[in-house]
Amino acid sequence: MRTVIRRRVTRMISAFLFQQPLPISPKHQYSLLPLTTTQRFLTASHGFRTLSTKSIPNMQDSASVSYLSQREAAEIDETLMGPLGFSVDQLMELAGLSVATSVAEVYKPCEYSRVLAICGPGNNGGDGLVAARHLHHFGYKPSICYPKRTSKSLYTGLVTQLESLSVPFVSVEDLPEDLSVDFDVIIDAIFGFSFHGAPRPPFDAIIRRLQTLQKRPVIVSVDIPSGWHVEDGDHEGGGIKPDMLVSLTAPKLCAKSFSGPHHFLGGRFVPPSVAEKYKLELPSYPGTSMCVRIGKPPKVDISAMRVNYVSPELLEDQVESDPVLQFRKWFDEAVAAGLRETNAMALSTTNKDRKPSSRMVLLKGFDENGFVWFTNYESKKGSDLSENPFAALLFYWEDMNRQVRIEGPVERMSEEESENYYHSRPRGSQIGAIVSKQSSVVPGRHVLYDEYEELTKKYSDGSVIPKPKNWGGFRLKPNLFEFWQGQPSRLHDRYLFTYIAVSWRPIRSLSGLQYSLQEGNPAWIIRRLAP
Ligand SMILES: NC(=O)C1=CN([C@@H]2O[C@H](COP(=O)(O)OP(=O)(O)OC[C@H]3O[C@@H](n4cnc5c(N)ncnc54)[C@H](OP(=O)(O)O)[C@@H]3O)[C@@H](O)[C@H]2O)[C@H](O)CC1
Ligand SMILES: Cc1cc2nc3c(=O)[nH]c(=O)nc-3n(C[C@H](O)[C@H](O)[C@H](O)COP(=O)(O)O)c2cc1C
Ligand SMILES: Cc1ncc(COP(=O)(O)O)c(C=O)c1O
Ligand SMILES: [K+]
Repeated sequence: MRTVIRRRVTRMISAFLFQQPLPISPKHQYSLLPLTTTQRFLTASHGFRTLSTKSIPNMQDSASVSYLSQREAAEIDETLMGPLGFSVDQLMELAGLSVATSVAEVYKPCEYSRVLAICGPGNNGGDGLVAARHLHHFGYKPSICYPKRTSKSLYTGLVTQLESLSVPFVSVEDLPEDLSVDFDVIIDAIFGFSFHGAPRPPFDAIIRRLQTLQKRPVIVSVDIPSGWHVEDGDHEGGGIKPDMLVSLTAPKLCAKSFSGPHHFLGGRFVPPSVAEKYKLELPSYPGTSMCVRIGKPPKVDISAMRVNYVSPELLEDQVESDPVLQFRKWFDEAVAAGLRETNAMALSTTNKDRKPSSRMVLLKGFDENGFVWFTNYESKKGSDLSENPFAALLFYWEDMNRQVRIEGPVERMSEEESENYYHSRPRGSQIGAIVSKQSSVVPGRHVLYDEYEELTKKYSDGSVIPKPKNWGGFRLKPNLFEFWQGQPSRLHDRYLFTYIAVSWRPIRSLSGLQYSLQEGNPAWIIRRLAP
């Protein structure tokens, strides 16, 4: 009986590890039925547990977003601009900014700089004018096609603002026949939620041209894909097929049939009273963002994902002869550029069986004596380093197209150094280090949390929180550095620094004086590597 149970448990473990459906015998089916493959969690003492995807922030399930009818959209507009005290100028500014930030999230100006905003006669057209102004300030090159202008001061003001930025206005007649030659992005701000009937000239012809566009330029529709029925969508078929839809306030019913890759929501101004009255279920906007992605995440062709690195060359005479100085230079530049967690680095270790493993840690200092980080000595990395005290560090400063590799032997820091650093940390992190038996299996978050609460109470009087014996620093003493600066066509600049006991000895040959490497005092040797 015990062998049978053990075999079954082994099969469950391997099914979990390889994410395959569990082999279930009909007799035991009942005990596993409520669980799906992705919900299976094996924990130390509780067996299988479920994980709710609801707990993952910013994963917006399109089913949980509300859709508005045409009447509701117009009513909300009136409420906002009536009893709720907004002006149309304000809402249009926020709507246009949402459109511009949504565009900037997906279509980067280095690849999609040439934008044509086609603006209709109503507020949707106004959103397009505002979006174009913001895109100009974000580094894009917008042009405007605005054939039916209104004389209201709001619109004439928007036009003046664009003219003052030298944003060109193009008439319908002057638009190139093939829009893809001159533009990377088309902003469809022709009709919004007040559209009715069939498009009238000159917009009918423009919409027809948008229907026949090939892959480029991409079309970004503001609130409603122009020409679509506000509620029934592209009900006759053959309407425009935008790549991005930016719904404002809440998606309109037509958005249900939007099948493009990028659906965003903008218009971060809905007060609770409106949300309650219309029972609006809306995703929360992340941080300070003016837009949030809704619907399914886009499908991507991973094999086509690539960046062509463009950076200033790094020539031999620009590299410091001391790699620690070179590292300091790049580190300081990365900090000055405002990169997030410049000190985050991948640490790779191997165990006694020479099996490697990597994880991120935070660099907490460096000088000619080495590079330091802190951790739990009984963690996986801690045990790897006791079995093999050599490691590799890796920094990747993406925004600067820079990578640095550092390798060498590793030693533990002194108790005193570890004590000093431990007590400099926030008290919560000190308690966290006591609670976490790092890399061991925990039955659930509550176990960590309960102990954390208990210790927080215990030390609430501000008394010293003792450092666990097994927590402290490691120091890697580099014997190798490599500095990598990304360049176009994969022809990167790479400099390898190796610390070796050599000296250059002059030798005479037929071609004159040359030098050869001989054994001598250790020094840093620098060589350029092929990319
Ligand atoms: N609360 C919000 O979410 C906000 C959204 N904003 C944006 O405003 C639009 C709605 O704006 P609105 O001015 O009400 O309407 P439209 O932009 O859709 O355009 C109305 C004009 O279009 C003409 N029209 C209508 N149908 C046709 C047609 N078949 N052919 C040609 N022209 C047409 C219409 O003329 P009519 O004579 O027919 O009345 C109007 O001139 C919303 O979608 C958002 O994009 C606000 O910016 C901020 C608040
Ligand atoms: C950006 C970042 C920084 C981290 N910094 C540290 C750190 O300084 N020390 C640490 O012990 N773990 C740090 N971690 C967690 C580790 O990546 C890892 O999960 C943990 O140390 C356990 O690794 P191990 O089981 O391989 O020992 C960090 C994680 C991230 C993503
Ligand atoms: C488990 C763990 N330990 C230590 C650290 C480093 O934290 P600190 O900067 O407080 O030393 C981190 C940072 O992410 C961490 O995740
Ligand atoms: K539109």
